[in-house]
Amino acid sequence: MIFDDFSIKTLIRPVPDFPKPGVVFRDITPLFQSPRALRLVIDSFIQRYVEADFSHIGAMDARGFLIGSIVAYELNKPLVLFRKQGKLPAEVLSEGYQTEYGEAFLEVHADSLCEGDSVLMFDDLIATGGTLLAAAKLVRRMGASLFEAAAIIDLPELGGSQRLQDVGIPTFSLTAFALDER
Ligand SMILES: O=P(O)(O)OC[C@H]1O[C@H](OP(=O)(O)OP(=O)(O)O)[C@H](O)[C@@H]1O
Ligand SMILES: Nc1ncnc2[nH]cnc12
Repeated sequence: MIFDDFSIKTLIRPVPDFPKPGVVFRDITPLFQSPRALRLVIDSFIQRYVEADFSHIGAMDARGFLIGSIVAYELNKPLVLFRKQGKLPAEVLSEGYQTEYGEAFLEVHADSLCEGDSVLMFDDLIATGGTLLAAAKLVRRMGASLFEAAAIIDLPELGGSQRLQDVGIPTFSLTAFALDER
């Protein structure tokens, strides 16, 4: 199946000044309300990773869960959840991070990965890269490695995908927006 960048983009709604003035929020809810578009997104990721050599999928709280869990199911891979602070019940590792519009802590269960594991990470969007970089630090603290960081959307002007590549993590996105793109 050929990924149709134009029609996917029309299903990502720009919401100016959310959650704070100056931010154009890229809302993926219309995309998820289109079964055809969701299938196109998931099939594009499946096509890219079906033959790839990684052991685990990592998914970012909360919108990364929407993609990571479906891909993990389809590719029959174990799924590791990276959650916002205070949500995971057992022993956790924690990393602080900043995003385009806030700061937070990301946590993962301390026993979820081992040395030798290789993680394909999913989120809906890469902005500053803060979230995925925090997840990458957690992965590396458990002795595992990063296979790639994948997202539906990249905002390259915010530098996140470059920051990830600078620390040795390949990135992949299905589409990209300029900050002022409508
Ligand atoms: O590259 P970054 O600057 O880290 O920004 C990207 C992150 O920001 C958003 O999550 P948000 O923190 O808004 O949480 P949500 O998924 O729970 O809405 C988005 O879903 C990514 O996880
Ligand atoms: N502009 C944006 N739209 C949606 N999610 C985001 N996460 C960080 N920046 C974002």
